Amino acid sequence: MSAVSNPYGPNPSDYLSNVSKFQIIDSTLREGEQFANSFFTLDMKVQIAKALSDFGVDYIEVTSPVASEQAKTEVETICKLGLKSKILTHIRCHMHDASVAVETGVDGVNIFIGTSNFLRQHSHGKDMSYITKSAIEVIEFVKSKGLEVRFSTEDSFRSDIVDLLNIYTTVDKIGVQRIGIADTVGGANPRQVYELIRTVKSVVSCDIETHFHNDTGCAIANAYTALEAGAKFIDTCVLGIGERNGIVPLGGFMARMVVATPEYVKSKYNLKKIRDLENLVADIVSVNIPFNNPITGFCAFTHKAGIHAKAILANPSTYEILNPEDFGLSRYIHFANRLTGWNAIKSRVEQLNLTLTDNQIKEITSKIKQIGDIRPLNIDDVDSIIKNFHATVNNLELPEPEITLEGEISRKRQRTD
Ligand SMILES: CC(=O)SCCNC(=O)CCNC(=O)[C@H](O)C(C)(C)COP(=O)(O)OP(=O)(O)OC[C@H]1O[C@@H](n2cnc3c(N)ncnc32)[C@H](O)[C@@H]1OP(=O)(O)O
Ligand SMILES: O=C(O)CCC(=O)C(=O)O
Ligand SMILES: [Zn+2]
Repeated sequence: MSAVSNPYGPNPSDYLSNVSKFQIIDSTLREGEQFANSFFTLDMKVQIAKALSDFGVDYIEVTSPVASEQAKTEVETICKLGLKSKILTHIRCHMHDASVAVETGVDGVNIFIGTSNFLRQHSHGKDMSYITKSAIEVIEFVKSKGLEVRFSTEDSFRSDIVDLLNIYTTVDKIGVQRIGIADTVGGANPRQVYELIRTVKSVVSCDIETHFHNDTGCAIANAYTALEAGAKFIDTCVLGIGERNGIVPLGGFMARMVVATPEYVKSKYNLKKIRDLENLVADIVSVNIPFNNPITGFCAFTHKAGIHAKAILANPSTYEILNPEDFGLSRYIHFANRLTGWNAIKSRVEQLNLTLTDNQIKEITSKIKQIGDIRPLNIDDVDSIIKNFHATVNNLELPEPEITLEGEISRKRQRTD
């Protein structure tokens, strides 16, 4: 699909859009460690970090080294792996945290502090003038060590817009690489995201990173809209793990982005590694891949209804926006059910290397529907209906036990006439 004809591509009039030049900051090893089921050993962290780097994420964010002695060892170890992805650590806006972070070997530091009334009153208890003063001190310190620095306002969407613009313009002037906008409670909708990012974009010259929680199911949509509005960096986690129900899932976000900007995504990210990456993390945190997960959900590329199956057989783009081959996966046609149609059954007949007329295939399809009205069918059921029909019309020995309407398999293996 060319960029011009892609109805899902970036809007050419969005002149600030970064849809076709976004970067990923994967936080499975930071936000993901805050997921209720996560317990990462050093070895697990190393495996995940390597897999993320092989996949091609631009940055890997890791837990603060002040969280514990082991957390510090983990940051240091990951920094020494020599990965392609750059390593960031996530710290409070706090000189002690910064002084520990800069000694770990990281490429950069992601500083955060809450700016909403809720967090100012009940989390850290500091006012905006204290926040501004400590932000300047911590940023200057990290910069003096030659590291990348990002400054983020936790709970941005419940923060006062004037406070946000003041703090962002201040840190922009002292030279942060990125400012961060965080929907910490997952309450924002795409329109609010667009408006806030457009407003912020008009007052800063640094890049914008975003962090969207998924409490109300808008995380991927918000991330996409953020890029349209001019943000460039999206925080993700494998399978979307994180505090509560987590943040933007890496796989789902890739599905969104490969539709919008296929050339960029396919050339930059190793999409065929998504399934292994998700399985690795799912095993480590003891969860299943959701059945409706984009790309890797068990039925993400399975087509069932007869009308769909016919069209898919003619051209997969009819009912697929994602191509399973891009992810090293296969498509399936589910023909063993009463919603099937003769075109799907014809395709199965051909797969079985049998020859039947269209009318004969239509007769078989009716039989399948009759049985499918009574009970669930499986592939073996349909295959034996087809093979038995084929044997009967060709006067051959019956190859399969015969299936009856009642769902019993007849013991007759020989034709009786
Ligand atoms: C929305 C997010 O996900 S933010 C990232 C969350 N990540 C983490 O919490 C990392 C893991 N955390 C930890 O290991 C611990 O919380 C530590 C080591 C950071 C701090 O532990 P403790 O000193 O025992 O404090 P505790 O966790 O109870 O409370 C948080 C402290 O950080 C302060 N704080 C919270 N946010 C910030 C901030 N952004 N900048 C500066 N200080 C902050 C609070 O005021 C509080 O300090 P206080 O008890 O002196 O008032
Ligand atoms: O550092 C950030 O921007 C985000 C911190 C965080 O996890 C959140 O606000 O939910
Ligand atoms: Zn978060």
